[in-house]
Amino acid sequence: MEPTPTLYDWAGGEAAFQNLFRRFYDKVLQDDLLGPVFRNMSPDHPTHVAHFVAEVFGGPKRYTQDDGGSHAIMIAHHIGKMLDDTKRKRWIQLLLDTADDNGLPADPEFRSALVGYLEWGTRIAVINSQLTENPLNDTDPMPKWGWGETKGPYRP
Ligand code: HEM
Repeated sequence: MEPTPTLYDWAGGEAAFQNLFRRFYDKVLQDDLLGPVFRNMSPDHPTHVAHFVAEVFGGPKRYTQDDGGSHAIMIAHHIGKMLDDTKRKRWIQLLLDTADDNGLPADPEFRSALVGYLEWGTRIAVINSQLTENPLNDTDPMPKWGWGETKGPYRP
């Protein structure tokens, strides 16, 4: 049997992640609800998020090695941003629309893994956005996401 590819490879590798997040943040900036939230983001923002998610999905370690990032640094960007569920849902909706626009694999397994990650990651972002201090240390590992289900409930 052929080895199971990583989500990163199945999605189409580096170009797929870059194109996804570039187009996604174009939509975000045009969006009535999310546009104001991302008004001051840096021009590198889409590249950094693409590197982060690609690394989580089993791709090269560009976020931690090329961008000088860590899970704690990514979390730090959300602290105090006071995000809410309405914004979170819009963020997911725009990302899934962009996945369709860009022709990302549409098989149920890939989309299930993608939606699972987005539900998880965006909920963590909203939780952390209510905090004033970062709960993570620089030594905390990056998350890893694969084809399977989560391994248990959220216990901070
Ligand atoms: C899986 C979910 C998410 C991931 C992987 C993610 C990832 C990231 C990363 C890597 C950064 C730092 C970008 C940089 O270095 O420039 C960032 C910043 C940020 N994220 Fe997220 N994020 C997620 C969900 C969300 C959601 C749901 C929202 C809002 C609805 C959000 C709002 C922001 C904001 C406001 C910033 C800071 C922008 C600025 O610098 O002005 N994030 N995110």
